[in-house]
Amino acid sequence: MCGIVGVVSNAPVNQLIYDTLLLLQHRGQDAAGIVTQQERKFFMHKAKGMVRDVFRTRDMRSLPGNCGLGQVRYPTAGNAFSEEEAQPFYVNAPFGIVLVHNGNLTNAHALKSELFVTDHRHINTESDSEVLLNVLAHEIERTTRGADLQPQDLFDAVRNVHKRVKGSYAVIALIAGHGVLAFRDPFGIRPLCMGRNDEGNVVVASESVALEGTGHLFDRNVNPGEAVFIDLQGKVHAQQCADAPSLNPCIFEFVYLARPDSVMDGISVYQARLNLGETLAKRVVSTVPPNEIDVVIPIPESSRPSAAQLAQLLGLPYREGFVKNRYVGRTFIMPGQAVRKKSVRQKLNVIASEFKGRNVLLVDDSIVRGTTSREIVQMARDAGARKVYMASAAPPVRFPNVYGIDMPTPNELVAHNRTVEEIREIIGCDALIYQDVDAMKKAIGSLNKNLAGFDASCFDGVYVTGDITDADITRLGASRVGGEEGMEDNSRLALPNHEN
Ligand SMILES: O=P(O)(O)OC[C@H]1O[C@H](OP(=O)(O)OP(=O)(O)O)[C@H](O)[C@@H]1O
Ligand SMILES: NC(=O)CC[C@H](N)C(=O)O
Ligand SMILES: [Mg+2]
Repeated sequence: MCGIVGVVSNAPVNQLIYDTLLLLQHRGQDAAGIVTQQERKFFMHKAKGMVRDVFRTRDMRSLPGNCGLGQVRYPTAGNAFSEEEAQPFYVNAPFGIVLVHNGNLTNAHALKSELFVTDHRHINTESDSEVLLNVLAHEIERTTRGADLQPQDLFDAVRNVHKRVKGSYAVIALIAGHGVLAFRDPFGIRPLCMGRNDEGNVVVASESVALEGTGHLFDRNVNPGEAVFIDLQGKVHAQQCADAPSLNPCIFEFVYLARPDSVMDGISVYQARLNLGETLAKRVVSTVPPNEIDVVIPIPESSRPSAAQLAQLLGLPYREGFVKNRYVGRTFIMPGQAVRKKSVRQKLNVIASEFKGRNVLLVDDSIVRGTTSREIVQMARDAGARKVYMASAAPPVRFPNVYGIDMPTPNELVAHNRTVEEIREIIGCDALIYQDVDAMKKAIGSLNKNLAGFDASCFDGVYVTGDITDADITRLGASRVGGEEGMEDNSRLALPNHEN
């Protein structure tokens, strides 16, 4: 997942987009970009790195205009090292379009050759988002009937995009001289919401925290399949553009990706994590009697609400045993296993007194590759813990994700083709307790009865778009594995990108 934002305003938007990207930084740490528009001209700055590293004062000054887009990238297609794959992407025809994308196309490969052979369009990177932009541009070209573009032309174009494009996509595009177009895939896999303020700003963003944190009021979610067009006067036009839309948000957003203070598709992420802690508590009781646990310790950051709720329900003390270095980013979304492993130790340090001579229950939100849990269990033992139990607020991650979370190959997942006992041995804990898949869906689904379901593919192997073949998974995985190998040497942690 990445974080995306689009703004139409009566005043310069560069600072507002920057501030919004900072609030979405947890969704992507690899690259950042902003584009603004003034008098039909685009101004763009994008580069690898975190928001604070990418934008210097001189870059901000060169982003004039009252509307624009921004993106923070967590690569799930192509190569994380490529500066050219940072977003936004630009095409000059028709009208001039720039686009930001959160999600992952599962038929980008086929579309790329179709675009070349049939539409005579050239794609210059390995990014699926560049493919998506070119499909959109081609469809806008075809649907624009009069001398100038009308909202209905855009809605017809999005309808055609839904027919050609597969996978997950929350998209915001800026069309030069016209306004901002936002749309969401017909399954609503990745999030997108809108808000406004009294001064006439209209903002579209991945998470509600991005609206609230910049002084805007949450208005509504963009519906699955729906397209919204905000013209340059700030007037909002909207239309459903999919034949059979249904809301199936990615459940991993609630487990880990989103900020707990966001509300997504009517569900408070914080409440979702509390609920997960509650159901996990029941599972713990059936494996380890609570009187054999001295203390519950969260693995910062994302597991905190679940761990606190679990401890309260079991009547156990909840203590901080690991301190997080706030200057190290999220390890799971870092590219490459070597850098992720090194970062766990850099990021978390123990408070030994909380472990010495105690039976501790460590709680994490999820165990994916097992990088964090393996290190953490050893650190707890080194600090003198007697028994180390480990509980995960999410079920085992057994299947690759093809919709925008970077776990594309089954073999990298510690739970793939392994029993819980085998995983326990690898992680090295005394007992391992996982959430149950149905309990997880119920715990979160009970917070919004209007959901059709979830994309929970990494837990249950069911791909909501219904069209994922084994060959797709192998192809998507293979393209990313190449990138992973190249990423092992990434020394970004040691050398922050300050040379801009
Ligand atoms: O099994 P693994 O492959 O290690 O992945 C799972 C871990 O990664 C995430 O933490 P991360 O450090 O990314 O972010 P957080 O501070 O938000 O918890 C997640 O919260 C788990 O702790
Ligand atoms: N995680 C995402 O949303 C990634 C968007 C896009 N697939 C990219 O790799 O840039
Ligand atoms: Mg974590």
